[in-house]
Amino acid sequence: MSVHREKVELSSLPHTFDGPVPLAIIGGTGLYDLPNLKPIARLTVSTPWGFPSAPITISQTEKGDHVAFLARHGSHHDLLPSDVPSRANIAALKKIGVKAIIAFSAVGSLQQEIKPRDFVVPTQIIDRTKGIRPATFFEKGFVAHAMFGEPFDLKLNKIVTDAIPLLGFLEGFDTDATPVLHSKEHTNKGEDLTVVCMEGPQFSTRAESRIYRSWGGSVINMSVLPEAKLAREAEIAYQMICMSTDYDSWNESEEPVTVETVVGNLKANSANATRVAATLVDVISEELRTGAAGLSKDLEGTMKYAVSTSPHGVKKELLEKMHYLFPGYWPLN
Ligand SMILES: CSC[C@H]1O[C@H](OP(=O)(O)O)[C@H](O)[C@@H]1O
Ligand SMILES: Nc1ncnc2[nH]cnc12
Repeated sequence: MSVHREKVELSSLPHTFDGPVPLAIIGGTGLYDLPNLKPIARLTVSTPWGFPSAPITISQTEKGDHVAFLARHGSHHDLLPSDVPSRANIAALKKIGVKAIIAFSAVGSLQQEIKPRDFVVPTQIIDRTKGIRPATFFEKGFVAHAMFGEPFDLKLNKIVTDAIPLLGFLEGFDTDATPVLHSKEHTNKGEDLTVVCMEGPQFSTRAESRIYRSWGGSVINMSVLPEAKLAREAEIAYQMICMSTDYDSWNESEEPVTVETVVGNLKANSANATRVAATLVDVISEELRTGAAGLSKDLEGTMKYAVSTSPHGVKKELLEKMHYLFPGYWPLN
């Protein structure tokens, strides 16, 4: 793990960076930077889908790997979940060469055994957004359909769930003081862990929260969609890491969720979140450098064959827009 103690003035960093940046961390509520890493550039990336939530910080690890960091709700958390420019975020990360994304999220727990401050690595998603978020890079005139039966990347999921327990503080035993790591493989007997994504910004009613439990929901947030869908379209391996901050509103023995509870638990556990992020940066950077696990290789080229529209019938401007993400996939007319 790289330890970077000097405070660097981000605005003084170079605005360009030429090397490859294969890994990105998207920070959610409570995670607005990677304090253990040395920032070396801060990029403002313009995409055909607008500007990302914030400038992208490029940092360098002790081993010389590069990692991008993007604050989902903006550096000062000024974007509502429905207003996060997910297409610009994912497109910008793709443009700088990102092959794998680890996305952090503060979530409500829908299950008694997932207590506040526990970590959850989900394997499934239920979409309860309201169709108001642009959720695809494709559009009228250029139709494509990505696979989404496994919404997270299975190789990345395994790397993450194998690496976090090595930290030694998420040990899988349950006391009030010890956060637990919940994963399909290690603690959930091979059963999926499901994140429900709601529109918000208001939290759920008790009746809604109970319905999500009856559907098998494990945790709930307002952020995993369309981020995960767009990462899949962009052929980037994506895994979310959830940090439980509250019991949502189903649990009548607890106070219904408030932002105060969420932020309180996040602050209390920010050291753990930072350690998890730092460890994953080291482990995943190594995987990407050596190619040992073939991360993102399964996704490469998948969208080339997912298109229904004949490229010959597509308008030049539209093809050029698509070439931002997929250079060379389809001939420019
Ligand atoms: C501040 S509580 C609700 C807020 O927290 C989560 O954000 P993120 O996933 O970015 O950590 C949730 O999705 C909501 O946007
Ligand atoms: N209970 C909850 N519902 C939706 N998003 C959340 N983020 C944190 N807690 C949440």
